[in-house]
Amino acid sequence: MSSKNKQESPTFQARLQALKYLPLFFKEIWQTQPWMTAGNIGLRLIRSVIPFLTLYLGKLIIDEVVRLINTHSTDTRHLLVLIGLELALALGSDLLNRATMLLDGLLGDLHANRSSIQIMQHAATLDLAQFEEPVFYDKLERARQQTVGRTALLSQSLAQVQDIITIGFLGAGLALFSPWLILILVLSIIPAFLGEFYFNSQSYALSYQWTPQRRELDYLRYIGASNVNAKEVKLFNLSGFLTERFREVSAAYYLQNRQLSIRRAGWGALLTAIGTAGYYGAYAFIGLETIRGTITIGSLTFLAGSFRQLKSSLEGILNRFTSISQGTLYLRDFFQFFELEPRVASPKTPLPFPTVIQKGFVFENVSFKYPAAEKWVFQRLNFTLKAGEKLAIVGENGAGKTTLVKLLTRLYDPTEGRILLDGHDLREYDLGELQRHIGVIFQDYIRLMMTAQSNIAVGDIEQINNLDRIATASERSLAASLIQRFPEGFQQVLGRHFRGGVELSGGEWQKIALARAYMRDSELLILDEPTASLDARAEYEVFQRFAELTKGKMAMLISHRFSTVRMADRIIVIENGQLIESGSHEQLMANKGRYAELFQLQARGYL
Ligand SMILES: Nc1ncnc2c1ncn2[C@@H]1O[C@H](COP(=O)(O)OP(=O)(O)OP(=O)(O)O)[C@@H](O)[C@H]1O
Repeated sequence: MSSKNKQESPTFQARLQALKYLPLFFKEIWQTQPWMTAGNIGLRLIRSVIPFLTLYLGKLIIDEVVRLINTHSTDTRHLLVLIGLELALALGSDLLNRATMLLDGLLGDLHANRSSIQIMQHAATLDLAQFEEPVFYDKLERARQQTVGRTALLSQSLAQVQDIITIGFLGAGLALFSPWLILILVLSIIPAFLGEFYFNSQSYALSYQWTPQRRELDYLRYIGASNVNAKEVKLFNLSGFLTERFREVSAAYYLQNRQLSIRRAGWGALLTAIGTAGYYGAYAFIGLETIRGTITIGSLTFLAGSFRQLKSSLEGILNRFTSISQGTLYLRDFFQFFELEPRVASPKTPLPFPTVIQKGFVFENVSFKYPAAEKWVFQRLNFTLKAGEKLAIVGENGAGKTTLVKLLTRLYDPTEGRILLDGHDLREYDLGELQRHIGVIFQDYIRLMMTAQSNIAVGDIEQINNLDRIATASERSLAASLIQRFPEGFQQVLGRHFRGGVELSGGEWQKIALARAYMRDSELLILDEPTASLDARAEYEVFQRFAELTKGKMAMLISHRFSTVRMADRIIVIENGQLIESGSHEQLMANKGRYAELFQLQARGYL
């Protein structure tokens, strides 16, 4: 992660192409809240004529004042009406301004919430393998991080439309007087626009290329300042190591960014000066025309005002164009994330899942390697998990036991070979249904910093309000006695993340996790290291209950503890990607093979 990422930054063409995501974005906004979007657009349309009307009223007021002075008239009614109108316009403009800001803010918040939910929902449909690809993760990160940016993009795009209409009115007025003024205007603004466009691309490219480093910085911040890691950070004195790495990466990013910011500021000042000189040139031109008597003093103020307003609106439009085009690049990340399709999917017409499994699962010449890995985890693995059987899997670290579970539950599909359930490939069944019928408690089970009730309900989240089921599950997993001691019972928040939460020991968490296994009525229950943190008595009791519950059902146990393993009807030993032994505890001990060797090693360790 330390070397700078060499990803290509988006080209000019890519930026233009990214503009195509703008209509999609507006569709999203519209779907978020149609009446707010319509109201926002309507209010901006009204606002867009206000600058022209204000300037024109200003001209009428000045011309009226000059007329009154020149004619020595005391009839000021017309003048007062004009001033009254301008006051009404000013008040109305302020109200409209606040109303659009309010709608922008509310719409932005609603859209941010909606898109965060969409990201979470879509992420849940994707494959585990996709989460393990750094490129995917970077894309997800950019889509996630830009929630606030998208809110800004919304008001920028709408302001853009508003300014274009304003410019239409002002430009028409100016062109009627002198098309030359329009030319000066355009020429004085283009250099600043090009500068902005260039530097915006550079800054997007920088942030794009540094996405992996920014992720690393987030990670280091998390490791260095989270309660989960605090004890090891302290005892191993990791703070210096972590902050040093943070300093190194953040300083490199800062240097790159500083360089760009300085260049941007320098060029920006120069190019803006050109625009300002253009404005004063035009001002001088209008002034001279007034002295010559070609135009009235009122027209002088109108034209000078129009010119200034046009200049700032045009600058606004051009600058906004660059940030909108930058924003659309982020939109591209956002929409591309939604274009990702899971590779592990259900067939169009799935087979009905067997109500009672008859034959069981068969691994047929299954070979597997992780997508980004070189090494094969399994090569032509064959074995059967028979209906009603309790099977234990034994193997050294990294032998592939957890991977086997991932294949069985279709978190991954085999690279070669197939897995059959009652004679049909797992891929012929509906994915959701398959996963619903298999209950799995992984070794690294999820520890929700939420109530005990929610933590147990994880096993079958639809039953979250079924307190009877949750209570029974906690009885079976031995979590009940623990929950009784909590001041808030099932409503006790677990973990230290939130106020009032209680932290649990490793074994206590394991009892909570085990309760999840009892939440659903699975055809096959898989427990990956279910007793690793339990004391001997708890392990014994857990298995007593486990045996009762899974009577007649299939279960798969993965464990390094032979006291757990020997409960199974049959044990298989995996080594070097292949099955090397299979049989009951007694048979395998009699065989004096690898199982017997490992068993004796462990038994000796306890002497
Ligand atoms: N997501 C992954 N991407 C690439 N390789 C992986 C991934 N997960 C596991 N592996 C590799 O696959 C092999 C099998 O891992 P697995 O977790 O299945 O082993 P295990 O038998 O459950 O080990 P343990 O007893 O330590 O839990 C290991 O060599 C591991 O490094």
